[in-house]
Amino acid sequence: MEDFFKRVQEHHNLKLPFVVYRKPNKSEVKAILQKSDELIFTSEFKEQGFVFSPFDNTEKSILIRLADAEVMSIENPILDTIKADPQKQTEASATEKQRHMFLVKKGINAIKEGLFKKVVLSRKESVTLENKDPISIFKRLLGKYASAFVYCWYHPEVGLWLGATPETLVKIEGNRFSIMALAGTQVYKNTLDVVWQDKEIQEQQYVTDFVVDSLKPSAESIKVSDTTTVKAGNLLHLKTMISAQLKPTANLKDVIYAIHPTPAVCGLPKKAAKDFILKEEDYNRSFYTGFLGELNLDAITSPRSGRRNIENRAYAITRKSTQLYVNLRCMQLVNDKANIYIGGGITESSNPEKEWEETVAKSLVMKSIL
Ligand SMILES: C=C(O[C@H]1C=CC=C(C(=O)O)[C@@H]1O)C(=O)O
Repeated sequence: MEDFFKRVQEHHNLKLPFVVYRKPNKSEVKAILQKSDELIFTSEFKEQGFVFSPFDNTEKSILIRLADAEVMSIENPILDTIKADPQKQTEASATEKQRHMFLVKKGINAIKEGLFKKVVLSRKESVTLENKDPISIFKRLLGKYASAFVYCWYHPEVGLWLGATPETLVKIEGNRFSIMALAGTQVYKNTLDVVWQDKEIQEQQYVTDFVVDSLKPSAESIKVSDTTTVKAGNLLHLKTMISAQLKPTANLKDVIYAIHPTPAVCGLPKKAAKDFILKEEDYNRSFYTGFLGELNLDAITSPRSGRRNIENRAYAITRKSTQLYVNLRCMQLVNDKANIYIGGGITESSNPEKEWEETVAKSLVMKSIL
């Protein structure tokens, strides 16, 4: 069993690209190990592999191509679990707080001036690592966040990223797909039965409405679920699922670029909010709030058991399956530091102090396993 992680470790020591990941609530951990150190991009999203995309949708998406890689998997590996030690969790400095609150105030003012309705503003926090071994950090993420998409991604020319994200960007199987609209945050206090303020309800509704509108050119039979409260680590969010069928004329690229970056990570209208983020956030988000996941992999589904035609039952159906996640609750390891990325949705009724506290609460998702 340890061989699995040893292989990944060796691959990393050889400075070869890889991704190792586990999907939400699954027991299988998968690794895709690229055989060369080539930096490969995708723009059409037609290949099979694992894609890693930045926030800025004008920048290139990186691909680990299935054809150039070895795939391994293991079920229920033994994991390191650690108890969070709040003493060890460094606090962000007063200057960082001031800087973030200033940015949030600027965002609120821009909304009041009518530049946009919502903007997601973020920051980066550096933590010095005691143990900088990415595989053991990855194992701790696996142990702690069963309902997240947990990953460790590496390319020698790009860097090493780890995360445990609660948010799916899009899942497509054949021509059916679903999209998650996740936004609004409060700290989990032992119950899912909570009251949401108008600010959070509105900020999440913006995301749902945007997704539905953006999908209209490429989708039909669009269905919207009820909005529910979901737990993600120490936090609660509001979630709505949108499902639909791809029009015969549409393709995956159209769907991805219609929705990414969604107002859950960018804002509304998309262009104005994105321009504001690129201009006013004083750092580069790079892959934070981008997306990542399996691209066009073969998924084998058994035919429906109710079918009359016996012959049909004998054959499983192979469909192309894509499962992309939004890169949230993530960090980049650089030398002996972890750069943790956190942000929150700002609307007209945001309170800068509360928005700061929200980023502090979100930073604990990563800090508590370091
Ligand atoms: C931008 C982040 O979260 C997004 C996802 C869920 C809730 C969010 C919020 O309440 O602001 C954000 O839209 C982040 O965690 O860095």
